[in-house]
Amino acid sequence: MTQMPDPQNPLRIGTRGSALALAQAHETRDRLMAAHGLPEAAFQIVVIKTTGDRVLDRALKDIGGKGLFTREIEDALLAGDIDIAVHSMKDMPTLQPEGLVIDCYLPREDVRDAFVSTLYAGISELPQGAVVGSSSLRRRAQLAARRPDLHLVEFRGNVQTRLKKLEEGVAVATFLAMAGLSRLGMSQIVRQAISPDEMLPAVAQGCIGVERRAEDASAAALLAPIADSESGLRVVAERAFLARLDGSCQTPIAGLALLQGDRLILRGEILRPDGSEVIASLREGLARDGAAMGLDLANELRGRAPADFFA
Ligand SMILES: NCc1[nH]cc(CCC(=O)O)c1CC(=O)O
Repeated sequence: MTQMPDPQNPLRIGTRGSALALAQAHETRDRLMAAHGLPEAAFQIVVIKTTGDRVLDRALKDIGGKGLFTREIEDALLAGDIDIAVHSMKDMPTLQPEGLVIDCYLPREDVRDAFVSTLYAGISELPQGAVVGSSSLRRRAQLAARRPDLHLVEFRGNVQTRLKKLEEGVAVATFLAMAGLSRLGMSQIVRQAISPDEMLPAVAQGCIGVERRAEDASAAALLAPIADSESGLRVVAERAFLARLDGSCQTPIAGLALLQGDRLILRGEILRPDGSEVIASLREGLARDGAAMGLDLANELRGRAPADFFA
């Protein structure tokens, strides 16, 4: 029997405290309320501060990369201090700790990157040598590949911090995920939505995943009706691709799966950080074979990469 949460015994939803993380936790809660006819009081949002939230003055790749935004939340889940955890799948390590699983993916938001600038309408409008802010290894490499003349500067912090830096003139443009802006109700600041053909998004961009304890049958049953199977098929393929490449988080990697009926098309790309080399390819096959396609695509890219590529 599924233990239904109620106001006396609410389901504790763990999340980071950023505006985006909270919006994602609220979206998850709202979907659970609708799916089960439960009141808001049957849920409790538990905010957990992570190392990645604390350290703002250094580039992520210098302080240990991805797990930084998730470790404390996963510890709370394992300790039983929360019942489920809501994540941006883009920020999740490809492997979950022993005892935890993610098998609930919400319907995916817009996967594209957004060009944001108060001065210019799009990438091609940027003048020669313009200063562009981004802390994303992938976006920096993709931009450098296309526009080697641009000056890229480190740009960390949440959306509000980055917009403030634009106002202060630290850079004339930046890139953010369309999904995050949409969830924050800030889509109006987007000057250009960039087609995946021009800038292949990060693996799992725009996808919210819900993590739980593997043996927690109650949580599994609660989450099942809000899980989006198409989202799951796509993200599983993309993350299998990433997992096979992720020796270090110093290599710019992009990947995107699209579904056409029962078929899945997976595109992947690896770049040198300075954009001087881009290696890309794709696979097409049955959607249920996505994980194998991801692995196979990664093997091809690895095989084509020069020996020093992942250095
Ligand atoms: N790395 C931070 C991060 N993680 C997820 C999103 C956006 C939402 C998403 O892609 O699901 C963002 C911000 C951004 O890239 O603009």
